[in-house]
Amino acid sequence: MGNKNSEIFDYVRGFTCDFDSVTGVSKTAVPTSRKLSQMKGMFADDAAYAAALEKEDTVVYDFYEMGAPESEGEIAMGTSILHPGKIGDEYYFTKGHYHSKLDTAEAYYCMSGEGFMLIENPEGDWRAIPMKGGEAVYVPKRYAHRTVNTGKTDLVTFFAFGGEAGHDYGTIETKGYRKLIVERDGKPEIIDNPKWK
Ligand SMILES: O=P(O)(O)OC[C@H]1O[C@H](O)[C@H](O)[C@@H](O)[C@@H]1O
Ligand SMILES: [Fe+2]
Repeated sequence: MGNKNSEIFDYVRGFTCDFDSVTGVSKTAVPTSRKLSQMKGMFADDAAYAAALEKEDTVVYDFYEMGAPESEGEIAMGTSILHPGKIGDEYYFTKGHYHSKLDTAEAYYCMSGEGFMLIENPEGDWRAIPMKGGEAVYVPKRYAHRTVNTGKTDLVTFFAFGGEAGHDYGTIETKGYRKLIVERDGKPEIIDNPKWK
């Protein structure tokens, strides 16, 4: 998908790619980093966000976008590595997205760490599915999905979804998620998002 990985990997005749089974890091594939500055307005506490960004534009997560052709019959796969941290009392998360083709599911295998897969559909149904190393998560079609790292180490997942799915970030960027996961008395708690539109 327009990055170097689409040239490295042979989607016509097959390939292998290394991913460390604990850290998710690949020696072959080229990672993409998402920094704090790329997540403006997504965290609930704008003041805490501004203060954190002023201190350092830290990397919130890295993932391997493997360059699969975006068409039916293909499979997009890779790992994502969500670092531990918080903005105010809200745990770090991935931006989250719907699939442009809404009727497409996604499979995740959690390799290490702990957290939640936060999902919601356009009708307002939502769930926070707990994730930890060794567990697979099924994200059903029609659900936006975001991982949230509530642990002290990286939350590492391997994912696979249909090549035709596509990413719709706009809906989450403008509306936000209905729920947030924050730390209360040292433990994760799911609360309503005060900014949800
Ligand atoms: O796309 P984001 O919400 O920023 O998350 C980053 C990446 O991690 C996930 O594991 C997904 O399967 C990828 O499709 C996604 O691009
Ligand atoms: Fe997805």
